[in-house]
Amino acid sequence: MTSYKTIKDVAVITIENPPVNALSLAVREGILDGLSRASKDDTVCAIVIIGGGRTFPAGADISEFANGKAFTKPLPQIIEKIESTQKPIVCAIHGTAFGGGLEVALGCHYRIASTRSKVGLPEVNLGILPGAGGTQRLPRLIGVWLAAEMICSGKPIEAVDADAKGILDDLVEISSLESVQTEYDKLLDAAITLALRVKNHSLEGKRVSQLKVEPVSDFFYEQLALQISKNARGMNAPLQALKAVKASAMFPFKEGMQREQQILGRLFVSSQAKALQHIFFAERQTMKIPGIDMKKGVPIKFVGVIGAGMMGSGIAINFIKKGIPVVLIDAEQEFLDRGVKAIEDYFKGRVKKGKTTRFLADRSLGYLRPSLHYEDLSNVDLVIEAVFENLDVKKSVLKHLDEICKPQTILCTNTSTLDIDQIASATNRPDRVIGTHFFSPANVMRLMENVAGSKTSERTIASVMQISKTISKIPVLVGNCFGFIGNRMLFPYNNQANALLQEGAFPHDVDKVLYDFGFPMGLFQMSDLAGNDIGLHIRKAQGIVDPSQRDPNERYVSTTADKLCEMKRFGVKSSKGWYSYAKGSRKGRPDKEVMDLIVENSKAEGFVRRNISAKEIEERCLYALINEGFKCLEEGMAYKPGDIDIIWIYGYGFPPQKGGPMHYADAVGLKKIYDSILQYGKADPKTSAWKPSKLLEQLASSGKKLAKYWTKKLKAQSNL
Ligand SMILES: CCCCCCCCCCCCC[C@H](O)CC(=O)SCCNC(=O)CCNC(=O)[C@H](O)C(C)(C)COP(=O)(O)OP(=O)(O)OC[C@H]1O[C@@H](n2cnc3c(N)ncnc32)[C@H](O)[C@@H]1OP(=O)(O)O
Ligand SMILES: NC(=O)c1ccc[n+]([C@@H]2O[C@H](COP(=O)([O-])OP(=O)(O)OC[C@H]3O[C@@H](n4cnc5c(N)ncnc54)[C@H](O)[C@@H]3O)[C@@H](O)[C@H]2O)c1
Repeated sequence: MTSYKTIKDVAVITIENPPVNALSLAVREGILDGLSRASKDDTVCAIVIIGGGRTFPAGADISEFANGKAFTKPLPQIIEKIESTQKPIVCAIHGTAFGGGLEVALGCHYRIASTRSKVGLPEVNLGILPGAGGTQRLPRLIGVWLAAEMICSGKPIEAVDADAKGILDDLVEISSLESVQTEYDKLLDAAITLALRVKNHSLEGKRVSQLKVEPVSDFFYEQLALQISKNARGMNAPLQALKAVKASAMFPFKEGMQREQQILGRLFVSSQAKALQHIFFAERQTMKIPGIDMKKGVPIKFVGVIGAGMMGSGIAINFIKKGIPVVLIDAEQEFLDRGVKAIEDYFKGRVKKGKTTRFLADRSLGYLRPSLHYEDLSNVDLVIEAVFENLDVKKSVLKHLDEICKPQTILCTNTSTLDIDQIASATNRPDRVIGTHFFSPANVMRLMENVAGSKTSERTIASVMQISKTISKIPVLVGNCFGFIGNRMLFPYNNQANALLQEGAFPHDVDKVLYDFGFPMGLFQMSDLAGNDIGLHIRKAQGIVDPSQRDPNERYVSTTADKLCEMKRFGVKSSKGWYSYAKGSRKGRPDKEVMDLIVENSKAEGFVRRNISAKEIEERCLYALINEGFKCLEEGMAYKPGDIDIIWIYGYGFPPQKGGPMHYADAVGLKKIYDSILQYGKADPKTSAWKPSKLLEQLASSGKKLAKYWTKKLKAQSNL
């Protein structure tokens, strides 16, 4: 986990724990051992600590938080040992010196870094704080203002910025073209040169814990706390981290450390920390799918996109930004031009905001080739259709592509509701057909539901999962069912919200509860933003808008939603929907016309309106959502509970500090949820969404947790 060598009388401790050199117990032991050897060896005049491979440690080993290993030879003690060593220690940073990695660096006497590297303290994203002295040393080194900003936001910064802030002593210039090995060699060389230069210098002023902190006024803390409450609404860790930073300015180092550790202890066991750490791993687990070998994927170097509308143009941006050439096709010149303009405007906007340079924007645009001719797709490796949501149109597009594209080309559909198998049946290569469900705006939203049809091959799945990663998406493989996972779960959730209106609630009552739960907005606000006509379109396709075609045994909850569309209350785009909006504003106000309509419909549909508690609103919306999630798992449409959590966090704004619907279900208790579902179902027998999932029933009665049960199940499957 670490290696030790001497170069020109400088001891070099190299941390070797790929892929990110996390500071696991064996690494901590290795550092201690290296320090001890170097201290005892009289020929050694100074020490360098460096990360092997691609990076300086990216932090403590997060997997040690749950198993308790983090408490053996804890990192704060190791850093204390580093700092108190009598020989100068130079830390050499490349890659990502994050969390505990940066804290190790702060314990060293000198810090140099490659210009390509980044440093940061992202612990708040895991529901904790920099707990190895970061909250006490960083303010001492760069002042409370800058340190609090870095610690409370969790955002990493570039080495050049870190140098300007005073975190680093020197930078080692490395160009973007140089290999990681060259970067490492140059960095080590520079670190040894520095170590030899300072070998006889006094360490006075070089131990950061001994530096003084300039106090700042309470006004500063108040302002930052306000900002945090707005930007990280519902998150505990950033405000707690601010308290620890404040302690650095109020107390001597030792006492400040005690405060930091006390706060860390409380955060460590919090439900938010568990939820956020679950999300960290779940996000990385989406690529691990039983039975799919990701190495079987084929490289995708040339892409086609059909349909230059809202989705097609956004999809194309993802690829050209990464230097992957795209042929963008539309049926009409006018629509093609509109799509190209949208893409150009996107890059212009980025240049204007300083997010990219004109040169890089032009380079990306150079990868775009607009065309009206399908023949230009003959050589692409993968093509994504984003034409109108109509089965016949999509089938004819796929049939045409099957005839034109080379036999190996993967054909993807961006449908949000149609059956992948039916679309694939139009081709002679159903094994190479797959759904790639991008979320809108496709160039912004990171989630992708990749939908495997019954004949989609392992190679197709692996190729599409990999290219999704290449374009910086978070891909989740899902099964082929109506609405896939995200929208399928949205139906019962939305259904309960509308049912609550029939029984006595108003849109702002439901939305407030969901907002307070942690969603960025409630369901009715979301519907107004997306356009209420979308829901109507789906209900029409399901044949449930016409009362004579409905199943009399299924409760219909959307009368008001249907009428809103008749009244042209489509939402924000028409300045009125469930709420009314001032021109150009997205902030809705409750509208008397809508409230009167809701009351009128309740009466007409035979409901006696009543006061509905926030608890009931929350439970009914969320438990209906969770029940559907369990059904997706038991039917094999979702492969892991964590996949569902990722879909709901990245696609629908489920609060990450609650870990996603399935993690939240375990936290609430499956028996409680199951019993409530039975109760709500008894009161509302005509809502099929209240039929409890068999899997939920089984786990609730056996007292098991979903996460544990599923991990065991997957392990058993992989051992078969
Ligand atoms: C006397 C006092 C007594 C008191 C006792 C106190 C005891 C407790 C002490 C605790 C001290 C806390 C110390 C510290 O403040 C806490 C931390 O450092 S928390 C960690 C902070 N770091 C991060 O959050 C960084 C996380 N990682 C990343 O952001 C990214 O991985 C990356 C580094 C930017 C690299 O990105 P990619 O190249 O895309 O690679 P992946 O993300 O896919 O990761 C690859 C692989 O590595 C695994 N991994 C990444 N980081 C960690 C980690 N920190 N720990 C464990 N594992 C990690 C990741 O899961 C992937 O695994 P795979 O999926 O391939 O299995
Ligand atoms: N809009 C969303 O929020 C969203 C989200 C996810 C998925 N989707 C899906 O993405 C697809 C596209 O949606 P959109 O909102 O971009 O639609 P859109 O109407 O904005 O764009 C469709 C484009 O396809 C073009 N087109 C139609 N038939 C064509 C053909 N045969 N050949 C070439 N071009 C053709 C049209 O001219 C138009 O420019 C739909 O399947 C939709 O369900 C949409």
